[in-house]
Amino acid sequence: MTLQLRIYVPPHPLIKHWLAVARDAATPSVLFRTAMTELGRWLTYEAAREWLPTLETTVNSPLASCPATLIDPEMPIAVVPILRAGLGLLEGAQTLLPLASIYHLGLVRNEETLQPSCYLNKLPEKFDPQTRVLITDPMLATGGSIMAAMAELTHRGVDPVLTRIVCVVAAPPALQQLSAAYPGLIIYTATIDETVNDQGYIVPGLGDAGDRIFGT
Ligand SMILES: O=P(O)(O)OC[C@H]1O[C@H](OP(=O)(O)OP(=O)(O)O)[C@H](O)[C@@H]1O
Ligand SMILES: O=c1cc[nH]c(=O)[nH]1
Ligand SMILES: [Mg+2]
Repeated sequence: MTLQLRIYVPPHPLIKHWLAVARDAATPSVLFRTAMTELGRWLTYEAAREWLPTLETTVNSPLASCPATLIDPEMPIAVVPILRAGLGLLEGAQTLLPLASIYHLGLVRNEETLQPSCYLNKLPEKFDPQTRVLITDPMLATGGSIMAAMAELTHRGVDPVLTRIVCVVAAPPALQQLSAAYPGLIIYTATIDETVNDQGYIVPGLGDAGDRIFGT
């Protein structure tokens, strides 16, 4: 089977609603943060469907024993928020993945060159190769930041096939690079927008996600 990058845009009214709130320039920071939390929650819910490891067992109900499926607590799960903006999606993701380890990765783009640089790396030296990794970053624009994050992760033993990216707005330059480098990867996004402008902003997008989350 040939692997291909897959991009899911779940057609869910709650995802559409919170995307609209996030896009609106009149939305204040406090509500923008709520929108990010809710998008993190619902997109992670969608991403978890065929990704969370389960085990088959038997439980005794008050009336009889019956077959049951549980989340496998032995399988490592990691969430990697790309700071700062990826923190906005973390709370919603974490409520659904309470056992996940959180590894922060701080990346910031140079405003002129648009090249990302890393100022915080809390990744372990090596991941267990079975680790399911969920990356949170609301914006995939030129692709520089997500490609840098994927390079750091795969270098440490992460399998792209077990990796999911939860974002809010994805743009073609980022998707093309991810597709060429990581054909087994799966992305969950609220929307795919067509354009990245000369300043590296997605249009229509939602502006600077980090600044809007933190009111800076
Ligand atoms: O695809 P790219 O062109 O690399 O752009 C996407 C990156 O830009 C934003 O981060 P930013 O550098 O603004 O940092 P911040 O989250 O701290 O605001 C965003 O959160 C992504 O990480
Ligand atoms: O539109 C964009 C592009 C990159 N980062 C953002 O926060 N917004
Ligand atoms: Mg920013």
